[in-house]
Amino acid sequence: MTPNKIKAAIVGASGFTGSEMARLLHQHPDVELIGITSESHTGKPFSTLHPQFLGSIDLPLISAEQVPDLGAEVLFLALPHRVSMDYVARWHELGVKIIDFSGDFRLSSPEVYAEWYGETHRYPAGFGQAVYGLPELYASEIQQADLVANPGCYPTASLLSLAPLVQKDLIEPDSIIIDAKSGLTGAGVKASAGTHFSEVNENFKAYGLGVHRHTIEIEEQLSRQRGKQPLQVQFTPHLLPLDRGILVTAYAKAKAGLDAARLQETVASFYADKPFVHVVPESPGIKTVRGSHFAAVHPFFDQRTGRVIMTCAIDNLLKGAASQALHSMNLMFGLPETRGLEQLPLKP
Ligand SMILES: NC(=O)C1=CN([C@@H]2O[C@H](COP(=O)(O)OP(=O)(O)OC[C@H]3O[C@@H](n4cnc5c(N)ncnc54)[C@H](OP(=O)(O)O)[C@@H]3O)[C@@H](O)[C@H]2O)C=CC1
Ligand SMILES: CC(=O)N[C@@H](CCC(=O)OP(=O)(O)O)C(=O)O
Repeated sequence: MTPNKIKAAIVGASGFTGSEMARLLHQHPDVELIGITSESHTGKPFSTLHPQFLGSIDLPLISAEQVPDLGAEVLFLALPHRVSMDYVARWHELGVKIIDFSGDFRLSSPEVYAEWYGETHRYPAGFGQAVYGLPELYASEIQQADLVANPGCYPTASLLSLAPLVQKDLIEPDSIIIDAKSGLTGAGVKASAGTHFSEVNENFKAYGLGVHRHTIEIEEQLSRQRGKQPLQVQFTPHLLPLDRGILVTAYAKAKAGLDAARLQETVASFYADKPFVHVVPESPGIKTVRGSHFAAVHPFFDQRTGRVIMTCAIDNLLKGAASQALHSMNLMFGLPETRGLEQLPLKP
């Protein structure tokens, strides 16, 4: 082991976000990647599973059971929801920091979790410990956290679009409609009938109408921006026949007095010191952010209808997952926010 480097391990690295996390940690100057797990491929070198890492990340995949023996200081859990909570329950007393990619600790309480995830939570104490890992809103809390709940990919793009407007009271909160589209990697590495390329390629459609679990995640976080006053949003996701990328188009009725100049000024000043959000002059495409660590946000005021239209594009595997997790890790270990994330274009 290399002295003075942060010892990191990834749990669930055969999947999409886990492998992106390995790439980012491998490039981070202050991190040593000391363990990578997979239950289905235990014993194989990581690079056998992901050949793009041949010669760079050849660590053998180990079982999650071996994680407590590694001596890691930070664990990235890239596991499905309902699975993550059991590992957090077992490992929270190891004195290790945990960044959980799943939805298991993003909501406010076990009761809300049971309502939206249809399952009784098996580690309810975690709700009191977890900090919601959106650094643009909660950097100082993340700095103090031992357990970070990394946001969902759709909520990341939705919240970055709407949080400044809700916080500054510029829109009617109950008028928010979020139309979101995601590439297929958002659905995880295992294809299903609904996420198979042939199905998605020919049958673009909405899903999860009125019941998608990200609805409550977005509602709770927007409600925090207005002093915990509740609000309801209409959130509808769609699956795109692309491998990666998310585009959110969010609509809301403007409050009296808002105009295009004030909208632009509010959003630009909100993100002025946030290195991973670019406020862009035109509606961003998914290609704008492919392979990048940042969210591209574009505010638009439709004077005719009196509505705000916010568009936001992110790479779901990076700003929607792995880059965001690394940003939080930097905060938790007192490093500069952009440490290890400078290789790709940052804000000019
Ligand atoms: N994909 C995305 O764009 C985003 C995903 N997320 C969230 O991040 C998490 C990971 O997502 P993603 O990478 O797409 O998922 P994948 O389905 O691609 O990968 C899941 C990983 O979990 C491992 N795993 C599954 N079950 C178990 C188990 N019981 N014990 C130990 N390991 C297990 C699998 O490894 P193996 O089978 O080899 O053991 C695999 O490596 C999820 O919670 C997801 O919701 C969040 C934001 C964006
Ligand atoms: C395209 C696609 O299927 N997306 C997933 C959500 C993406 C994600 O990973 O969300 P969590 O981290 O909250 O699980 C879905 O709609 O269920």
